[in-house]
Amino acid sequence: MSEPAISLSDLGYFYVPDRWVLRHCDMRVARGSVFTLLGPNGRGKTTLLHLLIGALKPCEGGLAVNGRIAFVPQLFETAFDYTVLDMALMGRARKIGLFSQPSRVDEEAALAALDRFGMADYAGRLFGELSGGQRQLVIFARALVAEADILVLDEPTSALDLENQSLVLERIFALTRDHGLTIVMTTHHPHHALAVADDALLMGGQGYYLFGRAREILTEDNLCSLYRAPLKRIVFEHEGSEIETITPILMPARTARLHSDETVEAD
Ligand SMILES: Nc1ncnc2c1ncn2[C@@H]1O[C@H](COP(=O)(O)OP(=O)(O)OP(=O)(O)O)[C@@H](O)[C@H]1O
Repeated sequence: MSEPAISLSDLGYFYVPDRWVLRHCDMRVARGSVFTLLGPNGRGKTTLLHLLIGALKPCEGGLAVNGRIAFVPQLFETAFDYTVLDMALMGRARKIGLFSQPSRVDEEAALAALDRFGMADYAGRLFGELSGGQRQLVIFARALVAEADILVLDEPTSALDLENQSLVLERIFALTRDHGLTIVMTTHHPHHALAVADDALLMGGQGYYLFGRAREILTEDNLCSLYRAPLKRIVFEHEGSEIETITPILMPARTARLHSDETVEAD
């Protein structure tokens, strides 16, 4: 088996001594694969991403990263009035050098990356004037321009509408298929993980981790006990293909009341 892009062995981390956020965590991310981290709030997903990108150092255990990482955070703010093209060009900083101007090749690479995320028409606009979702797409383009081997994405679809969620998932899949990139992403949407991930890590807290092939571990039983909420894995027909997905069953009090009202009227 070839060397993995990332491997963790018995990794542990705390912010406050002895209050472990991660402990005895083992996993491997294969090169050219999509890997997702799932779990309820506060289980250490973002902490693990920060360890992968080197912003935090493990308190115990081993962490090996083989390749250059680009990180796409959840929300991106900048204090300066950069244009969308400037933001994408920042991905070339390593190639351009501190005191040089971007070349035509750099600009073409930045525009091509913006185009891949449907943002080329916004190249001359100010980044700060875009919506949260549009900014997310530009930051994706910037990571692509950086020519990293591994993209680490913190909830890449959280600010996006349904069409752009689909666009970004499609791009994520294409980046591995066409460019051999390795993708590590967190998500609160098990159906996004099932749609694109090869492997997954379920993080339940208090040392509970389940690592494996996404299709094998994203089961109704595992997800219901992870989120303490009902979910259903379903297969449906779409344009002649069978699609498998996962849907949460949300039953807030209002929905329950509507049901009981209907029952009363029927009587
Ligand atoms: N800088 C910090 N100092 C102290 N504790 C922190 C710090 N950052 C995070 N934590 C704690 O570490 C735990 C894990 O946080 P983390 O943000 O990694 O979780 P998460 O799984 O990404 O959550 P979410 O799904 O809500 O984004 C939480 O209990 C959080 O309060």
